[in-house]
Amino acid sequence: MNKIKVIVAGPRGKMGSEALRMIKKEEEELELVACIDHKFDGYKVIDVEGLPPFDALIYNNIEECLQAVDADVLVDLTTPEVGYKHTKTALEHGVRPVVGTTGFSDQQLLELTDLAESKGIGAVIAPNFAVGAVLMMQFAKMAAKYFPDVEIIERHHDQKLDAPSGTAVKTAQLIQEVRESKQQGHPDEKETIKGARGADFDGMKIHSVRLPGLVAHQEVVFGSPGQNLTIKHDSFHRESFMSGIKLAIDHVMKLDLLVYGLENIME
Ligand SMILES: NC(=O)C1=CN([C@@H]2O[C@H](COP(=O)(O)OP(=O)(O)OC[C@H]3O[C@@H](n4cnc5c(N)ncnc54)[C@H](OP(=O)(O)O)[C@@H]3O)[C@@H](O)[C@H]2O)C=CC1
Ligand SMILES: O=C(O)C1=N[C@H](C(=O)O)C[C@H](O)C1
Repeated sequence: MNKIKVIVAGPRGKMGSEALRMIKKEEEELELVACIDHKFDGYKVIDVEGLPPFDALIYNNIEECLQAVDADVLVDLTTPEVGYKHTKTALEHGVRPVVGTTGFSDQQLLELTDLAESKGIGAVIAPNFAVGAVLMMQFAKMAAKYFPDVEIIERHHDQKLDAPSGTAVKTAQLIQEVRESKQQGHPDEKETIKGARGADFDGMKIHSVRLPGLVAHQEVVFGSPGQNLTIKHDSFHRESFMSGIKLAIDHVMKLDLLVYGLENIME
């Protein structure tokens, strides 16, 4: 069986380094052919402290990397701006993106969807690769049919760049599919401190907590007279995202369009 040739962008990051460890474990099926970083140009991965022993080279320039290396898949785990550029460039070069990076705008997602379709190249973008988080989102969508009053509380480590989290936005979008648009809370409520009621998504409130010690956690709280329902998911370790990334790498090889959300490829 031919191995799937993978590039990882963001190899020194919390997620990127975990992805390298996953690829090491899956070496019978996956081959790391290069990494893209904005430091350590020309180094071998093995020569960067803390990274697993791969001989693959690190490139600072994605164009140069894609020209030099024969790759099937680009796994991007960087920052919103960089991740968007990488995904677009990979599609333009016929390399299939698997993107965990969050914070893309709706417009950017649309552009990437169109680009993948016009090139006939598979891509997977998933705001959360943890199977438990995907189930939490699906359960929240089911519950919203019966409990239209809902608030989302997401909690993350304090190094996170985007707020609300990609998972919280995706949860709100899924709920929006089944919930009549409505404004929640008292119609005359006023914030005496700006932001006290959280971000507003179609009347749903999203609250973003950032604290040291956290990894990735979300509660979806539904309220109705006399009862509350809380659906909660916790990622305590970034290993929780790796089986989803592996599934996406395998699956993207069979796709010829962009899929948004792991739920669309889970069996
Ligand atoms: N979909 C999912 O399941 C998950 C998604 N995420 C998302 O993944 C992304 C990464 O998260 P996380 O690993 O925690 O973040 P980190 O900050 O730990 O990692 C990001 C890495 O990207 C590097 N980087 C910055 N600019 C570039 C560039 N131009 N080229 C290549 N690499 C670059 C950073 O380097 P430096 O530090 O030197 O700037 C850093 O090593 C975020 O968007 C996060 O929201 C996170 C967890 C799960
Ligand atoms: O930055 C993180 O850590 C995470 N980001 C993703 C998001 O924005 O939803 C997924 C997970 O919550 C961890």
